[in-house]
Amino acid sequence: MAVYTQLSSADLEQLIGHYDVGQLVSAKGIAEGVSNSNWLIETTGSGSGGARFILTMYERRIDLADLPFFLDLLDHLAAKGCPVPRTIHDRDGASFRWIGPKAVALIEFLPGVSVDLPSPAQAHAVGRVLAQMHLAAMDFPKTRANALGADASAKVLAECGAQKLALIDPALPATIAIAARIAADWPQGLPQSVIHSDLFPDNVLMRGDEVSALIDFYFACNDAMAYDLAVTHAAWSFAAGGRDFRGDVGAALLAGYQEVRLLEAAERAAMPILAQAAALRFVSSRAQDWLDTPADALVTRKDPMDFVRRLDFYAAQGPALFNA
Ligand SMILES: Nc1ncnc2c1ncn2[C@@H]1O[C@H](COP(=O)(O)OP(=O)(O)O)[C@@H](O)[C@H]1O
Ligand SMILES: N[C@@H](CCOP(=O)(O)O)C(=O)O
Repeated sequence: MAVYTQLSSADLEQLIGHYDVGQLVSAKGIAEGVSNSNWLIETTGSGSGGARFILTMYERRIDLADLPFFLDLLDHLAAKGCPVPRTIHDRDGASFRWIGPKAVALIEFLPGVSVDLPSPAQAHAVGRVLAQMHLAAMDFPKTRANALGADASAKVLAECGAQKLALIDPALPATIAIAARIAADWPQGLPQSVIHSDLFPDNVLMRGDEVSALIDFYFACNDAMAYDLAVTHAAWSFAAGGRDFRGDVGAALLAGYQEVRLLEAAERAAMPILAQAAALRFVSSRAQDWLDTPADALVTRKDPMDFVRRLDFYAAQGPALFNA
């Protein structure tokens, strides 16, 4: 389910008419994704270069006041040579428009496919691009606080409550105390930039071993760069629902990152706790979504236990795991 709103051809033609991209040729709903509605738009093309675009309608989870942060960030990173799609601006220079009460943005289409089971070479390439992105974002002038940091994960799990969490899985209530401890022990003073915060394989488009695009920056915020690396490590280095740790993939990711930006000693020392916090971030959002989503909804619920297994794995490791 990735098209929540139906747009008529008249709606689409009227919208595309505001951009210098030629005439609308076709619009196809995109099946992937869960948060927003997305269409692949083809036009006859013009001065903007290219005739394929992604049209995104922002449906849920996003505070629309944050849209200028997300969309300007794409333009900032693209201008600095990072593989991220540019925002197409309308003839008035606006990066997003409204269709009734809903905001929409036209975004550059970049080729590539998401990989299900990344190879070490692909993880290495992602590590390099993540570091490149962190460096390129350091002078991005807008800021956005992390609404899903360690404090928020602890709060979400506490609010779900042990009783309801146990309905999902008997192992989940124990994460309430772990999340509170990790929030209390959060390492201060780590170097910051704008971070992606959700760089799962489905948010990276690849051509072979090369990254062609990082997409879905709608959780981007200012936070510790090493935390973003920890999120990416947790998302890329496991298979089978978090049961199998793929050490070669994790090591390649860390090595690729550090070819571009070497971790400081404090960041390396913090990696075990950051990795546990990263796992808890997805335990908490998945548990909350699980409890909020009716069992018969047309959306596939993501299993929080996939990240409890990662949490347990990271808790049992020392810092050596992160010495690439
Ligand atoms: N700039 C882009 N270029 C090419 N394909 C894209 C682009 N942006 C999104 N897509 C496609 O749309 C899908 C859903 O986009 P995404 O932003 O991940 O949606 P959601 O926020 O709903 O998860 C992606 O999996 C990808 O196939
Ligand atoms: N990566 C998260 C889900 C985020 O959803 P998205 O639709 O914004 O990509 C997870 O796996 O829990």
